[in-house]
Amino acid sequence: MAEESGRGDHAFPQAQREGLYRAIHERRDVRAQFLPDPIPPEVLARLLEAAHHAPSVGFMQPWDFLVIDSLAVRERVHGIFQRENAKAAEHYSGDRGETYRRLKLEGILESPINLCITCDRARGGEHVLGRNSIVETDLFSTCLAVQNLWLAARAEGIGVGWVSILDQDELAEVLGLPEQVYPLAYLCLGYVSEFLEQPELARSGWRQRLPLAELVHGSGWGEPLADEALHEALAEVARS
Ligand SMILES: Cc1cc2c(cc1C)N(C[C@H](O)[C@H](O)[C@H](O)COP(=O)(O)O)c1[nH]c(=O)[nH]c(=O)c1N2
Repeated sequence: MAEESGRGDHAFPQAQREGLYRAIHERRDVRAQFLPDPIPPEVLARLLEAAHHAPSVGFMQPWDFLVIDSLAVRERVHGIFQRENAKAAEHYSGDRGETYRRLKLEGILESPINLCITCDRARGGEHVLGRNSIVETDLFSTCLAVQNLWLAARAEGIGVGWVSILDQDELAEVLGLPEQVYPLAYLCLGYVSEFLEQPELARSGWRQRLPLAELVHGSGWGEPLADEALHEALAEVARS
């Protein structure tokens, strides 16, 4: 008879747990702090391996990774960013507009490597297990690959910045993507002079982190938590 396993039997040792939470809390979106130092191939390989171990619907693994070191390609992508960012800036006026224009929102040319993580929407055939009802689950899966890479990069001391102020069709054309392949994430990667303690957008006064306790509901939207102890625990983690 199998032995009954107790709670915590499969937990990582304390130091490893702390390492994981540290990566989660100290991961930052990096735009302004990139150093030009190259990322050693074995380190980049580890990051890609981490991304490739993300969960995916029906084990579809819809991702591909374009490692973009070509300056010519990066300059074209930077041009797309500049055009799209000028359009985005039109949405803000007055002080907000000035703050927006001051924000550094990409590190396409300063970072040594750009990485595009794509989602092949046709991988695995027409019927992928688990994707029958929610067709976007391939995109969700690819986002998880991005997050795995982002956290692993933080642990390696490498900054990652996600640039989404891009026209996806133009980007797909620059990168020569097949019709069914969607350029899900355009990332800038590199060693950094520092990791900011807070998100850049919080630091610049653009937007602050919302209180977690206000985002946790009971069994229905807006219902209070039935579990008073969880309520207390949320207040406690917010204080720590
Ligand atoms: C899908 C997606 C897309 C973007 C981003 C993130 C994500 C998840 N973020 C980064 C975003 O601003 C940042 O994550 C938040 O401000 C929180 O900061 P930290 O990531 O905790 O440093 C981002 N940042 C930026 O400067 N330019 C951009 O185009 C984008 N685009």
